[in-house]
Amino acid sequence: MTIDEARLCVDALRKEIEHHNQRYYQEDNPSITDAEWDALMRELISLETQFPELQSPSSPTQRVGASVSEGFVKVEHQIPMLSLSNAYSTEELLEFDRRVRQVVGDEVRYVCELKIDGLAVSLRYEQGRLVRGATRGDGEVGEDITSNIRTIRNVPLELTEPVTLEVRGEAYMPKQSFLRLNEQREQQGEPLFANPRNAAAGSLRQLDPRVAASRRLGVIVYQLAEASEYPVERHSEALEYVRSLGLPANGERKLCADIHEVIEYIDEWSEKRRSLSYATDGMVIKVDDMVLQQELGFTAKSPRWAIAYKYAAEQATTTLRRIDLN
Ligand SMILES: NC(=O)c1c(N)nc(OC2CCCC2)nc1O[C@@H]1CCC[C@@H]1O
Repeated sequence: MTIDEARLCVDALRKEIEHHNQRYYQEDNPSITDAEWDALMRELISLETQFPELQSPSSPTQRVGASVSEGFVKVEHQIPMLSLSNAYSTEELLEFDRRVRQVVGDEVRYVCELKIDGLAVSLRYEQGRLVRGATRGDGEVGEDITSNIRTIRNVPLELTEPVTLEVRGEAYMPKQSFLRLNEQREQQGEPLFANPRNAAAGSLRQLDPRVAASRRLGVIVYQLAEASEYPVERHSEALEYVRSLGLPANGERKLCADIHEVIEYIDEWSEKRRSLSYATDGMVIKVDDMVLQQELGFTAKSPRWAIAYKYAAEQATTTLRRIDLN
């Protein structure tokens, strides 16, 4: 095989593997089997070994490093990773809406996003390349978990444009991965994880990226925190922008004209969310217009322009088999 033929194969294999990586996280798109996926990876590794000049840091073969970390380096967040205040009733949502309209007037639209029940992470890209992944920590200082973030298959190692930006998202363990992991742990006599959020947190804190890779985590991006080119003025546009760059911002969401549409959307997903492949514990409501977000500002720990409506927690009667994970 000539180097030119090898280059064509390598490019085709990389595209096919990344395509299946993205489809793995969509509900109704059955992806290829793990065995078929492994075969594609073995073929790509073999070609990159035969033709070292074709190797690239953003090849899917570079996702899982072999070195085990001693510990995690601290990372200071240039833009704090805030938390959310909670609402547990319609009345509290109406009160939130009244407070918002008192400050910015009645022409305010909200974006509703299902609240993924995982843990918040920050992804930094420079000239389009993933350079750092970090946990939220206390909001000001988190931990550098880049080697584990790289193993998450729907996190692109390279964006479609060479832009510099930072996004925040929720890292989660799909419900099926959680059930499979706990079955394995039960067979090995290891303690079970109580829920997908704890399992995801435990997985991202693994010192060996090969263990993190085996946990099949996913990420859903929910905020564009900083960007060299900031071509958007609304949160809903920001999510479309990051999606256009290849980032997974899909999660279920809706732009609502007023708080009553928000309440309808919350009710619509109260039961529907149980069929999703990932655990959710509520709905996040955000003022869409970023100028209005600035006017509303922040409290010490959370924005005044967002709130999390929490669904009534299920009665905790979870057993390994009959788990109904939110
Ligand atoms: N878990 C989520 O799905 C989610 C979301 N869809 N959107 C946000 O918006 C941020 C932006 C500014 C403050 C909160 N945060 C989320 O999760 C938060 C992050 C930290 C604590 C919660 O997990």
